[in-house]
Amino acid sequence: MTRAILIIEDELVLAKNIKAYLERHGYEAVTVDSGEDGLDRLDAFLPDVVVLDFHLPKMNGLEVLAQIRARIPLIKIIMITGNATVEVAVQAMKLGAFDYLPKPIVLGELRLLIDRALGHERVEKTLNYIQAQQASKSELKHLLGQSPPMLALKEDIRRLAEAECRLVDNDLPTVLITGETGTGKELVARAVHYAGARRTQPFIELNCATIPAHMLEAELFGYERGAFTDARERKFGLIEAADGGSLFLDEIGELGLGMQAKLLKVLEEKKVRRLGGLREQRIDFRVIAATNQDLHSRVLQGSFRSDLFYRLRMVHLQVPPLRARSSDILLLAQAFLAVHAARYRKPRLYLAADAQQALRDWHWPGNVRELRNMLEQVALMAREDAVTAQDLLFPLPPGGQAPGIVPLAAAADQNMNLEDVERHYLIAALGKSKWNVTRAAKLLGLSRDALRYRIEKYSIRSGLK
Ligand SMILES: Nc1ncnc2c1ncn2[C@@H]1O[C@H](COP(=O)(O)OP(=O)(O)OP(=O)(O)O)[C@@H](O)[C@H]1O
Repeated sequence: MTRAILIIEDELVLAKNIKAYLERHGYEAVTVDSGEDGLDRLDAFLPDVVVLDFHLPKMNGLEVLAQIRARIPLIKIIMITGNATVEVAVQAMKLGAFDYLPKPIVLGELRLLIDRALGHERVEKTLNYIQAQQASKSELKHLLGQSPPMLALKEDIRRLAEAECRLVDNDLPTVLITGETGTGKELVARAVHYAGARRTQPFIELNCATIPAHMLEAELFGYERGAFTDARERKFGLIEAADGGSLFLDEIGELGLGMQAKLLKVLEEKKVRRLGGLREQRIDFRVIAATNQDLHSRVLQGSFRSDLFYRLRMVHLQVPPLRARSSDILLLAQAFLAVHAARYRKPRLYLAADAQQALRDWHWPGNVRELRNMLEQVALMAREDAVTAQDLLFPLPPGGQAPGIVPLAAAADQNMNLEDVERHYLIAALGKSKWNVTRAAKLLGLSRDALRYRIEKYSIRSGLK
């Protein structure tokens, strides 16, 4: 990401040297030799930092400083004070200069000051700390699961990371992660980033569903001061923030067609221009996107661009629903229980056999998130060390039916077949009746025998000793 520096200096050789030095170090620099010209260039060039000489023809440096600050209050200005007195330096600071540097200029020092003005030093230290914390929390090992589909998914992530590290250019493939809500797509996205070649670079996250459509563009691309009514100060966009790293676009299916076109363009050109800005910046970033929607159907319906879909889906990772990896349910439940038992200082909590069975029997429409939340609730409420089936509070659906019973329309949405629905209703009714067969049968409008027959048929054993 190139930062723009405006140099207002009437000693032409010095100005030229500063410009050449800064350009060598990756800045974009423009020189002017008077305060008036500097003020003229301000709006079009929109510098991040101004290097301003105190001794200028006509308008002196302090006047220029005051006028620049009046127009862009938060801009960082470094004064070159020459043989000016201490009073001048003090006045410059009072007028809001970021710092000052006496002549003769040591270019390395000037660069250090510019970096400091841009907040690089401080931000870098903070980022390194946050980055290290994030990286350790996002390792592949935190993606729990030993079921065949989870092992296959983890193997895919490992292979992708290896391939990225061997890549001869810097153009990492985009990754599309699909799966139902709560299956762990975000965790997978983090694992992809932190296992890969850019693990020391930023992982920037945007949930496309939580930002109103009209603000999404500003959030992604950033804006210059005055770009629209509320744009009082310049704001960097998230794409800029992801420079060198990954941009994770969660719920990408929520993007409208207009934003889809803009995203495709930026993915192809890898250049962004802030709203209201003139300068295009080359940004090196990779996109990881996630959705719980069927984007292919959306393409067929015409509500998702096919070119963007194929661009995003260079690597496709599918996270299976929890019911398709039932051998992971207990492993996850026990891990979540251990975490929350420690948090609530109830270290001896464990899952009794009937609770284990009930957890295995449930179809987990909310996937891992639902399981995690349930185990937290259990740890919070538990009075005994043994957590039994009765302690598991399956959710109350809208409409107030028996706990855990999904309305039929919702069951159809979840692609449950008739047997799944029947099994699901049986388990929910047994849960509500605290596994009392007579009451459960009554709830379901069945005879006890009919219920017993079905319990056998679906091998629902727990809680019915
Ligand atoms: N395999 C897993 N191992 C450990 N924790 C998991 C696993 N999968 C999901 N989780 C946890 O479950 C919760 C939900 O996961 P996550 O937010 O990644 O799901 P998601 O698919 O992105 O959901 P949504 O579609 O609603 O955004 C998180 O707390 C996450 O840490």
